[in-house]
Amino acid sequence: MSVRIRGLRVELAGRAAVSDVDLDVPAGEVFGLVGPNGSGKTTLLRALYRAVRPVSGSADVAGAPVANTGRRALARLLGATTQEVVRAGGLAVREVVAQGRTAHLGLLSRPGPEDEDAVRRALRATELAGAADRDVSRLSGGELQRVVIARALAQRPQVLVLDEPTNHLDLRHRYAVLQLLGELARGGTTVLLTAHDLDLAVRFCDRLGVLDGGRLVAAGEPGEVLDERLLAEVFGIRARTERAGGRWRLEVDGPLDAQSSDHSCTG
Ligand SMILES: Nc1ncnc2c1ncn2[C@@H]1O[C@H](COP(=O)(O)OP(=O)(O)OP(=O)(O)O)[C@@H](O)[C@H]1O
Repeated sequence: MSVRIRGLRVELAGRAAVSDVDLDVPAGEVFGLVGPNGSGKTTLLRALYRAVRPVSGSADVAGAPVANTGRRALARLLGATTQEVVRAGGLAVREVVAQGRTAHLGLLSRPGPEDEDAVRRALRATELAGAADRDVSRLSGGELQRVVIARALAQRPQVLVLDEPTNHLDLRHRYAVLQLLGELARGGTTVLLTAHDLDLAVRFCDRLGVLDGGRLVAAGEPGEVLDERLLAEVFGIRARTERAGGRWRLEVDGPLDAQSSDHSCTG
């Protein structure tokens, strides 16, 4: 298994943000974590790249136990994009993307042809080649989001972890990024992402996991997992998935009204 999580529990400020999560994601899959605000999606991803320490349970990435793997070694296996905005003043797009190669360089060694090729391809894949010399502090939210994705691509990790990778992107770039992630997965990369846009998640993810109150309450093929009952109970919407043209899509009627739903703000 490329990502293997067992009994994971993470507490933040004394409260469980993630509880008893078991999850397996094989190589070559796009796996989407979905769930309402505050359900633990970001926290689960953060545990994978050691930004939070679980109180119990374990996570392995590409066969390496996260808890016992140094940051640098982990960065050679796992690339992550986060919701935290990187606007390091004065850095050019190309320099930020090149940071993705840091874990592959020896302590005193300079970037070689392979590093330059990885950066060039990442810039091209995210349609940033023409913006390579721009100052990142002057980019729009969507352009910056593509820079962060490009940096993770340049890392060429076995596992890509992306927190809301498309939330700032216009429709064309949303589809372009999700298509790109699908192609990377077909090439053997494991892609684990979070998404609020359920329609895009059911279209582009091979499997989905639903978090609710920190627990993984369902996992499997989009059409199997997101049935009408779960969509109502967890997301508070009247909706269903349909299969059309070989892909799942989501048909939403609207929100359940307050009386007929237990759904409440947990964020
Ligand atoms: N730094 C923090 N300190 C204390 N509690 C936190 C902190 N960050 C998150 N939490 C809490 O942990 C729980 C899970 O939060 P998390 O950000 O993982 O959810 P999420 O599913 O990613 O939410 P969203 O969809 O809103 O991004 C929430 O109850 C949240 O309020």
